[in-house]
Amino acid sequence: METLEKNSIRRTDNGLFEDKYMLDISKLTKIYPTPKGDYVVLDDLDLKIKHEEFISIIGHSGCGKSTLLTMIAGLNPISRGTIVVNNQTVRGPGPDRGVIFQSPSLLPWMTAYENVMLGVKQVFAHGSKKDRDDIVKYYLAKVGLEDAMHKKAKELSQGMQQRVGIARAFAIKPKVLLLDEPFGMLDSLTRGELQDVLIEVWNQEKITAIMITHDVDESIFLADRVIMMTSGPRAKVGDILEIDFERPRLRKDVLDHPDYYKYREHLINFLEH
Ligand SMILES: Nc1ncnc2c1ncn2[C@@H]1O[C@H](COP(=O)(O)OP(=O)(O)OP(=O)(O)O)[C@@H](O)[C@H]1O
Repeated sequence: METLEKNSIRRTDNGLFEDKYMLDISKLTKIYPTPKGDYVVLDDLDLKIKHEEFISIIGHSGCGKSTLLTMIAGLNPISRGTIVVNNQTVRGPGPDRGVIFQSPSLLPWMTAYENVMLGVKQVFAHGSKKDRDDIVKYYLAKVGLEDAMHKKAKELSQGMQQRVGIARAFAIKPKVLLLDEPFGMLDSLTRGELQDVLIEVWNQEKITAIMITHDVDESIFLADRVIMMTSGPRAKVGDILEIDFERPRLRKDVLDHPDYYKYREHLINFLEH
């Protein structure tokens, strides 16, 4: 064991050793062919993400944040480089990665329960009906939809629909949760409520989460590290800010913390230059 690089391993609950990194992105490049020629969005981007880390990604509009996230999700082909999730090279989508987009795209004629069950049935096809029912109800209750789970998705507010989206993503028990501006379309009050819901469920599940946001305060409140991407073309990781607040975090404590404005200034400075 001494021959292994310091910090590259960790001891798991069952005593085994495994790679410390849940996600290892190496020399990742994305080229979109366009009528005017190749457009290099990301160029040799390197990023390592630890088990159970919550990562926020910020950067100017169009720098390639969604491109990066969809490549991790396996929904967007990689031009060059590699993405390794939990020691497996990404070659397409899989149940080890759950995605929450800005709009949860639920099936409108189905209930909240049925929408979550769709994913659970696929992933736990061999489990018992009772187990699947328990999982769906557990996560819908966690996001505060215990009383609304049998309402049709089209009858739910945007905030409630996104709660279903969060329940659906956690219910398939992914290793990595990918969130692309999940609260971007919500009013600020609902946004705050859903940040609390997300962080509460995440605190219990402790899965690795990577979330794109345009909101500096959201990125600080939620993340262990904020990844700042340079502006494109040829975007890379420009800077990384460690957010050293204890967990679980309460919004009030975070806002009152003497380091809060230091972090905020760092991020705003990056975005302004
Ligand atoms: N399929 C595509 N073909 C060509 N260009 C694309 C394609 N998808 C995205 N782009 C371009 O790649 C760049 C990065 O897009 P992307 O959506 O990843 O950025 P983003 O940082 O997520 O933006 P935003 O913050 O506005 O959501 C943009 O210039 C975009 O126009």
